Amino acid sequence: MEKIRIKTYGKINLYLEVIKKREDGYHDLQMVMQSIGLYDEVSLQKKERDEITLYTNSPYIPTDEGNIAVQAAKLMKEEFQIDQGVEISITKNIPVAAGLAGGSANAAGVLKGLNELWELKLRDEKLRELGLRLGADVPFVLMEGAAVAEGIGERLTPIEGLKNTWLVLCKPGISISTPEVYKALDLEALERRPLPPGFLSAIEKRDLRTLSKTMYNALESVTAKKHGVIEDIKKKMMQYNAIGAMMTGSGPTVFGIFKDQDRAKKAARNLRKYHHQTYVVNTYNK
Ligand SMILES: C[C@@](CO)(OP(=O)(O)O)[C@H](O)COP(=O)(O)OP(=O)(O)OC[C@H]1O[C@@H](n2ccc(N)nc2=O)[C@H](O)[C@@H]1O
Ligand SMILES: Nc1ncnc2c1ncn2[C@@H]1O[C@H](COP(=O)(O)OP(=O)(O)O)[C@@H](O)[C@H]1O
Repeated sequence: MEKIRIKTYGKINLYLEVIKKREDGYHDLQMVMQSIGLYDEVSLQKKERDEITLYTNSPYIPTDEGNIAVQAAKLMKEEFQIDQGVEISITKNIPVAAGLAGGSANAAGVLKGLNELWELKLRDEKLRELGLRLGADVPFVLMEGAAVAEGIGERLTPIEGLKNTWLVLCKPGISISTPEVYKALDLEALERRPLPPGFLSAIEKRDLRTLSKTMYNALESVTAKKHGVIEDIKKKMMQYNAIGAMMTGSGPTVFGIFKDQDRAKKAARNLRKYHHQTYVVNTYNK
């Protein structure tokens, strides 16, 4: 095979609790992650010259080694002593630095794609281990679907996902740095919110009301406190008939959960007047 095309799906966090800060500076977490139907397209093509090149339609991501997709290809080349080159091309649809794991998903796509292109026959477990070296969210986006994630995000327990649910994603035009958010987190001041007992069954049963009432993201205590626009978007989502709304990951994207596609579309039309990066998407399950 000479060329491979892969869809790389973003995620939202339906629940995110920070358990503790570790010696290495990372944080132990407990999260419930859900893939969403918003994806980038990654294509990989064998190259005569032994080099990694990257093209993208997005002006917002690097094309050199700063790009996590290039880092993923470099890791595969080094780990398995491959002396071939690859051309990576990324059509970006997932907003950048949004809390939707777009970069991590691209890296996951490169790991999966090169496993095929170079016929390495690596097992999922090995790919996840390589993925973790690139970023804490990479193991989940490699897996796709829905999972409880623990450790720094690498200990994954697949769960029954949230089926066929319409979401509105709204990203305000502010930039958030994930490391800065974790650094600014005041663990002492954080109210502890253990995973509610009925949370996973609410997801499984698609009980959107219970889910909306009990979802939680500890990182809102940093990002939403600093940027009033997050609460403002959450409020607007509710005014426009969302069942619930919350920030995903370190932000700044807010997702709203809607009863059906029509309501979601209507809310998105209204939100777009204020924030052009507004999308209607469905949950994605394998
Ligand atoms: C907050 C979350 C929630 O899913 O998502 P995003 O907002 O990035 O989408 C993740 O924890 C982000 O994961 P990811 O973006 O892959 O993190 P990495 O690149 O590995 O780490 C970036 C930085 O975040 C901090 N970090 C990350 C993960 C973690 N469990 N504890 C941390 O303290 C570290 O300071 C690290 O240097
Ligand atoms: N392929 C990529 N796609 C998106 N962002 C990338 C990529 N490679 C590197 N980055 C950088 O990684 C940072 C985080 O991007 P992203 O994964 O989109 O956000 P998040 O971690 O909030 O979900 C951005 O500052 C961006 O410049």
